[in-house]
Amino acid sequence: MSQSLTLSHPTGKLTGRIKLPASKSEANRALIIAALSGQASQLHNLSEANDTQLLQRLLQSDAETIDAEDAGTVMRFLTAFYAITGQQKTLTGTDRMCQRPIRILVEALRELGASIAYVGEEGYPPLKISGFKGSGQKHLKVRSDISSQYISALLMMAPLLPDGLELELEGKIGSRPYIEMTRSLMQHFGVSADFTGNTITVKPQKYKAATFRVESDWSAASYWYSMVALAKEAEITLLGLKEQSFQGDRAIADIMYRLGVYTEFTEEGVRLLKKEHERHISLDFSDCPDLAQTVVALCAAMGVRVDMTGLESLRIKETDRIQALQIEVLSMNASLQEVTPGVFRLEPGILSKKDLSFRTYQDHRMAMAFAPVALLEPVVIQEPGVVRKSYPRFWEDLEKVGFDIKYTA
Ligand SMILES: O=C(O)C1=C[C@@H](OP(=O)(O)O)[C@@H](O)[C@H](O)C1
Ligand SMILES: C=C(OP(=O)(O)O)C(=O)O
Repeated sequence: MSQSLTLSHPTGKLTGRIKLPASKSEANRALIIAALSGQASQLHNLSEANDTQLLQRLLQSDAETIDAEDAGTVMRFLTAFYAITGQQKTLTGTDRMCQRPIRILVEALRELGASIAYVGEEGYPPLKISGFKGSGQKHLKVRSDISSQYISALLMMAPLLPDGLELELEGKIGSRPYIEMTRSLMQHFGVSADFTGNTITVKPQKYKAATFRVESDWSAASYWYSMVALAKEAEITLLGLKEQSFQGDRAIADIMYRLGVYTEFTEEGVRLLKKEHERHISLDFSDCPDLAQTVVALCAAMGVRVDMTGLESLRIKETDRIQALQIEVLSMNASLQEVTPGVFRLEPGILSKKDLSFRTYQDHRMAMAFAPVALLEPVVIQEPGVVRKSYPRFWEDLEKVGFDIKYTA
């Protein structure tokens, strides 16, 4: 893939039907649960996202050293999976993955009886996993304000523990819909998990084989909402999205209602139409952190002021997303500042007319969040290949609705 691409849209008018990639979050849970069930389940519409293709390959691999690349779910879910299935593995990832914390999960697994050592820096991958001797402990306290992926990883293995598991969540529960997604997927494969107050209880149970069809990805849909908001005229159908979804990022429909996009649910997915938008909004991203970049880039381009909370986890994702956003909105004459602790304000400016070039920081969402700006002015997107993590066909799909793309080596 080339070093950069120049993106423009000659008419600013969008019509089309888009088959979105499937949700990597749903797919990766289904893959882990199916593997833990030890039975043959039928999983349909598995995502073409690299994060899912990678997990599929790694679950088949006999290698001792396993590379989770830049996939957070793969790293966290496999850590618990290898522990409970008693496999000897060294689990590593990209340089960035080795800066993403994992201590909370490792300590919880150790309390349950897993032998896990840090190969490098304490608290971070790579990890050496070397066996599991049940400790008999069933009540664990786990911090829930850093990443929900630790909790999802523990929940999926919990029914295999001889005494089950009571997880007491401490602190704010970030990314809560992802925990609910895990429970829903477990339920689909015959295992119940009770979530009352801040405690999740899973009794010893057996997963049952099931057929599961992965829904389209609502996080991927968010970039199409942005395009509709910025287009002069638009009518876009996104296939395979459902009103009743396991994904918390379906919240994009409500957010974008305020930012100029009307969602009509149809039998085949959603139809997006333009409407008027608000000039100043406040949003809490605690439940949907992956939508923050979409909204920030859109509001900077559209001239909407937005006050935001719930951005804490953005600092430890594929890049420090707050810092990356702060730098990149500057070229649109916007600013992103922490106005009081935990509260960020995006103050839009007048969009400059030339030389819009966005860096992507090895983060798929930086590329996809800023691409829609090309409906207003031509933009350069650097390292566009990053989209492969969740939406490998993103650029091809843009060409289908009339974007011009010029690749530069
Ligand atoms: O469980 C999941 O599938 C995910 C949980 C979220 O991470 P955190 O729980 O770390 O916020 C989200 O940002 C990530 O893209 C996918
Ligand atoms: C944060 C993300 O993924 P992960 O944490 O699974 O690497 C993401 O896809 O935006």
